[in-house]
Order: sequence, then structure tokens, then C-alpha cells
Amino acid sequence: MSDPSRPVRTAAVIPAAGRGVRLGPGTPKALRTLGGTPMLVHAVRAMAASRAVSLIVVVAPPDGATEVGRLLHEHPLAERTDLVVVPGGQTRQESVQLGLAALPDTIEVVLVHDAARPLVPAETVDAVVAAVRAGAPAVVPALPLADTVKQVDPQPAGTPEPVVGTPERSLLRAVQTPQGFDLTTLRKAHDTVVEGEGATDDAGLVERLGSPVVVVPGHEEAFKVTRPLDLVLAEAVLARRRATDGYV
Ligand SMILES: Nc1ccn([C@@H]2O[C@H](COP(=O)(O)OP(=O)(O)OP(=O)(O)O)[C@@H](O)[C@H]2O)c(=O)n1
Ligand SMILES: C[C@](O)(CO)[C@H](O)COP(=O)(O)O
Repeated sequence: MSDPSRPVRTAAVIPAAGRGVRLGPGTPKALRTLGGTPMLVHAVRAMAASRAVSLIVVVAPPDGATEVGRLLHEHPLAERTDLVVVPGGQTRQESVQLGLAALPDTIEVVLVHDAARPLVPAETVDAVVAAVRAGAPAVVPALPLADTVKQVDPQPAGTPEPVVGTPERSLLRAVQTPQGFDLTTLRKAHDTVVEGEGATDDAGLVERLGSPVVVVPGHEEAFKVTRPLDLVLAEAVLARRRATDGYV
């Protein structure tokens, strides 16, 4: 177990290079506004709200790094948090890899947080950091499922899909971000696991190395803005926070 009084340099990589196809046509998802403020700015503030995080690397749309840099300049953070913007790639995995490449070797713990989860509370971020600092090489926040899940035999659109199984729901968790890692472990995972091997999150890459991954409690407000209805929910959560918590 590490000495909790020793400062551990912690960074956050925020992949924000996706287009947001499922949200519908428009500007890249991370730049769409929530309560008048770009989703990305909310996500950056959520990471900076954790006192552990001293560096944030934002991975911008490949042709949008200058615009994102300008935008973040207009929404400055407290002085204790450094900010770097790098251009992203064609897939989330590639974008995270580009973000990791921008981290100095002095960083020991890295969080990877979707720009598309703008409302994650600071307590969730801190719980992930604490679990990595306590010795887990990979930590994911997650929640139990509300729905029953069926495994199907996929068919072309319009054809009913035969059910082939019903996994035991109590054993399943819906995984969120930020996911936290010992930086050496995550770099090794990204260097080792080839794109397209089916990992849809960073912890999935670490699992493929055979390294342990643990779950800590996630939060309902850490949901991913994926489809139009998610934006409605996000606006409502934000309005409630602004009315009750003085959130900006
Ligand atoms: N090439 C990509 C693709 C995704 N992401 C980021 O990964 C996070 C999670 O992805 P998701 O919510 O699925 O975003 P999109 O890929 O933009 O969504 P869609 O699949 O609907 O286009 C987002 O913050 C997104 O910006 C990224 O940095 N680079
Ligand atoms: C990383 C993630 O947010 C964990 O739930 C998720 O896998 C990203 O989903 P995507 O739709 O594949 O970008």
C-alpha cells in the first residue's frame, strides 16, 4: 500500500475527438453546449474539481485542436491545473493513445474520462483516484443494471433477433468513466492490444493483459451523453445543480 501522504502526480486524459453521430448532425459532440457551456468545458471542470489532478490532456477532434485550445482559453481553470490540447484520431482507442503520448513520465496515475460524461461528480473522480493510489492498477466506476440483458444472434435490420442467453444480471455492471490506472499499466495495454480486438473501454485493454481491474461505485449523474434524450436529462441535472449547489 502506498503512503497516502506522498504526493502522487495524477493526470486526466479527456478523449473528446468523437463526432457524436448518435446524437445527430451538428458540431462535434464535445463542443455542443449544455446550459450554454460546451460539454467539454463541463468535463474538464469535473476533472479539475478533484484536487488530485494536476494536469489535463484534452484530445480534440483531429482538425479542431486550435478551436478547442481557444475555447478552453476562454474558460480558464484554477492555476493549480495545467492544460494541454492534442489532436485526436479516428477511434476512441487511438485518441486515448495520442493523449497518453502527451503525458510526461513524472505522471504516475492517469484518469481517462469521456468528454461525453460532463456531469460526473467530484466524489466519483476522487474514489477512482483513491483506489488506484491504494494499489489497484486499474479501477472503473460502475453501476448495477436496471434492465434485464439478453444476448442475441445479430440479424440484419428489420429481422427479429433470436435470443441465445440471459446473463445473470446481478453479476453485471454498467461501466462509466473516469477509469483510473497506474500509467505504466495503461501505456503497456495500449502498446500491446491491437485496435479492433473488441475492447470498448481502456480497462478492457488492461484485462487483455491479464492484469486485475476492480470496480468502485459509479454515479447516476456520470451517464454518457450519447442520444438526444441524454441531452434532455443532462440539461435537467445541470439546471438542478445550478439552482441548488451554485454550480456554474
Ligand atoms: N475517434 C474518437 C471517438 C470517440 N472519442 C471520444 O470518446 C468518448 C466516448 O465516445 P462516444 O460517446 O461514443 O462518442 P462518439 O464516438 O462521438 O459517439 P458516436 O459513436 O455517436 O459518434 C467521447 O468523449 C468521444 O469524444 C474520441 O476521442 N475519438
Ligand atoms: C468508455 C465507455 O464510456 C465506458 O462505458 C464506453 O465504452 C464508450 O463507449 P463508445 O460508445 O464505444 O465510445
